[in-house]
Amino acid sequence: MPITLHDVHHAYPDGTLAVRGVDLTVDRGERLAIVGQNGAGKTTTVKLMNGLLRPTRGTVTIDGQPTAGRTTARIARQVGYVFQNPDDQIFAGDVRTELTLVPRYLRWDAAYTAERVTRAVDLTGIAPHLDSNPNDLPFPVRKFVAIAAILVGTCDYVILDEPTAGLDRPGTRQLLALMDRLRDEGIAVVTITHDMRFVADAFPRVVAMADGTVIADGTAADVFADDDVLARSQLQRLEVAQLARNLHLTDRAIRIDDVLHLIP
Ligand SMILES: Nc1ncnc2c1ncn2[C@@H]1O[C@H](COP(=O)(O)OP(=O)(O)OP(=O)(O)O)[C@@H](O)[C@H]1O
Repeated sequence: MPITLHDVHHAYPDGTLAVRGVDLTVDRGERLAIVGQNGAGKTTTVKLMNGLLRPTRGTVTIDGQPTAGRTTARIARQVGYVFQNPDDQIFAGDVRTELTLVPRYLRWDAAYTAERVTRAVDLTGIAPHLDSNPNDLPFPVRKFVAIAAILVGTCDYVILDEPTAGLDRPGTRQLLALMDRLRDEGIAVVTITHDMRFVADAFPRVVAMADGTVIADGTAADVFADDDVLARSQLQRLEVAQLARNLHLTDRAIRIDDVLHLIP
C-alpha cells in the first residue's frame, strides 16, 4: 500500500500557495528523489506526506487511510521525517537516551526497545557514540544519530531532507549502504535534495517540481535528459551527461558506466 497525494494543495497561513495540484504515489520499498529549485514546494510536499502539514485542498492517504483527522504523532509512526539539520531534531543529552525517546513515548517493553535500538545503531554505525553527548559529536555523526532515532520507530516510509549535506565521502557511502538495507526491508525512502550526483547514484525515480507543481516524474535518466525540465527546475546537467552529449555519445547518461561502453 502506498502514500498517495491526490490533487493536493497547500496554502500557508499568509496565503502563499506553496503546492498546487500535486498528484503523487510512493510505493512501499521505493526510492524517490524530489528535486527542484529553492521554493519549488519540495519541503511542503514531504511535510504533507507525514502530517506535519495538511492539505488545504485534496487528499493525502497513507496505506489507504486519509491523514485528515489523524494526529501528526500517529502519522509519524508510519512516515518518519529526518530533518536536514540534526540539531533541530536531537533533544537528549546523550545518544542512548535520544534513541529511546520513541520507545518510551510508545511504552515499548525493554526487550522490544533493545531490539529496535540495536537494529537502528547497526544500520547507522553509531555504536561507538552511544554514551556521547550529541553536541560533542561531529556533524556527520549527529546526522546518523538523527537518522537512527527515526529508524528505531517502525515506519514504512522514511523522508530524508538533504541527507548528504555536510556528509563526507565515507558518510555518503554509509548512507547508501543504509538505504540498501532499508530497501531490503521494504521501507521506502523519499529524499529532497540538491545533490544531483546522489540522486543519479541512488534514486531510480525522480520527481521534478517547479512553482508548487510536479513537472516531471520518471526515471533519473529520463528526467535528467529533458532540457525543458532542467531549465524549468533550474537544475544543472550532470557532468557526465554533459560530457556524453558533447562527445555525441548519448543524451541519457547519468553514470560514468553509461558512457564507457559507448566509447569506441
Ligand atoms: N511557513 C511558511 N509560510 C509562508 N510561506 C512559506 C512557508 N514555508 C515555505 N513557504 C513558501 O512556500 C513556497 C515553497 O517552499 P518550500 O520550502 O516547500 O520549497 P522547497 O522546494 O522545499 O525549497 P528549498 O529547496 O529552499 O527547501 C516558497 O515560496 C516558500 O517561500
